[in-house]
Amino acid sequence: MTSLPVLPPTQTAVPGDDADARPRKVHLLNVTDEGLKDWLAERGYPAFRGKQIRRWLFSGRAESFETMSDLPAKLRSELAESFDIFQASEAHVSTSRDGTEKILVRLADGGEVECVLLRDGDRRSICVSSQVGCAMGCVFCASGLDGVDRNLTRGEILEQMLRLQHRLPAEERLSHIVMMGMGEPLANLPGVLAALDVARNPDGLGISPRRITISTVGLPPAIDKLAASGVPYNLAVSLHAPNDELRSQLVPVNQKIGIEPVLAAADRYFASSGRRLTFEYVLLGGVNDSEACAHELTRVLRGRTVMMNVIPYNPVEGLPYRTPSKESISRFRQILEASGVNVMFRQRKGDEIDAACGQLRRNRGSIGEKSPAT
Ligand SMILES: C[S@@+](CC[C@H](N)C(=O)[O-])C[C@H]1O[C@@H](n2cnc3c(N)ncnc32)[C@H](O)[C@@H]1O
Ligand code: SF4
Repeated sequence: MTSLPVLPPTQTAVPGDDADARPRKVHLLNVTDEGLKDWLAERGYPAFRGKQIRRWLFSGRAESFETMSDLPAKLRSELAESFDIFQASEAHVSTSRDGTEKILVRLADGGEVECVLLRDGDRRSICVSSQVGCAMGCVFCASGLDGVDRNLTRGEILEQMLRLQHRLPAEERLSHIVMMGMGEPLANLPGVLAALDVARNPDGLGISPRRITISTVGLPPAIDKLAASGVPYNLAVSLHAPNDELRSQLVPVNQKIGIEPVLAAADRYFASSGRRLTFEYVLLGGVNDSEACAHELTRVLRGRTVMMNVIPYNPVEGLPYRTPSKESISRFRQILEASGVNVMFRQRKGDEIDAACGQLRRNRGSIGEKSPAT
């Protein structure tokens, strides 16, 4: 087959992996529009066939080339010989009483990631992973407990989005995307931006960047690169502490960066994108939920136009952290609100389905089988 511009490299070899078991076809969701156009041209097909194929993938929710009924039969069989639409499988699906659905996706090389569909009024939001594992090692988070294996490709990120879209009835559309699943999106900026380009394209999922949020632990050079992309995505910075001493304990990568450079990069992002910033603060009982922390946080936020998203901790089996009491959550909230900070206390959705990010993989996936924490 001719070489195709594939973004970025597809499957990586896994030691001990059976090479014959890995897919030999190209993941179509990794192929750029140009790549598909060239492939079609080499076989004598006009460029508009590429548009038709894209429409089938993103609006038509096609899972096989066979169903692409307005394509010539010969093209359908040539496509099926060269490409896979999906290369992963669904290792586990959980549905909670509030309609939240969480999928444990097993990738072609055996790696596992999680993605979630949340129903809230008219909103159909999805939370998507960017890496297998995470290198940042936040002490309370299940996703980073075993480090990072690799970045996801553009196609693997898009496949999560499409798998979640396919769970909606035909008359419903995805409305919001949050890059808040497993992994640090800004450590995989090329893969994430390539996938989001397709997600916001009217010929893709057609979701406005104003409805797309990238959540980051706070990597200043990558925040600047994101700003330089010129697309006004919402940025959410995971703060979790009002000072370096505590943040460095909870978010080890802070030891090398420090809060001030993170805040300065967030301010630059706000200045260049015009998008309101969100700071996330996971409230850990007895750790960062004191009145002193709340007062110090109000001083850090003074003069900044931000939304403070406070998330009561979702306990992770094997980790020594707990959800704060109702009293301490409401005290924390009162202090922030009294100082004029915009605060949102995120409702926990899908609590009974391993809701903490990375938990489904530990409890139901292959990593759980080798993990002492489960
Ligand atoms: C899983 S991270 C992924 C995005 C990015 N790596 C980050 O840290 O912002 C998304 C958010 O979930 C939060 N989080 C992780 N584990 C959690 C838990 N057990 N309970 C509540 N929030 C959690 C993180 O602190 C972060 O704000
Ligand atoms: S909170 Fe985010 S950055 Fe920290 S370990 Fe989890 S996924 Fe990684």
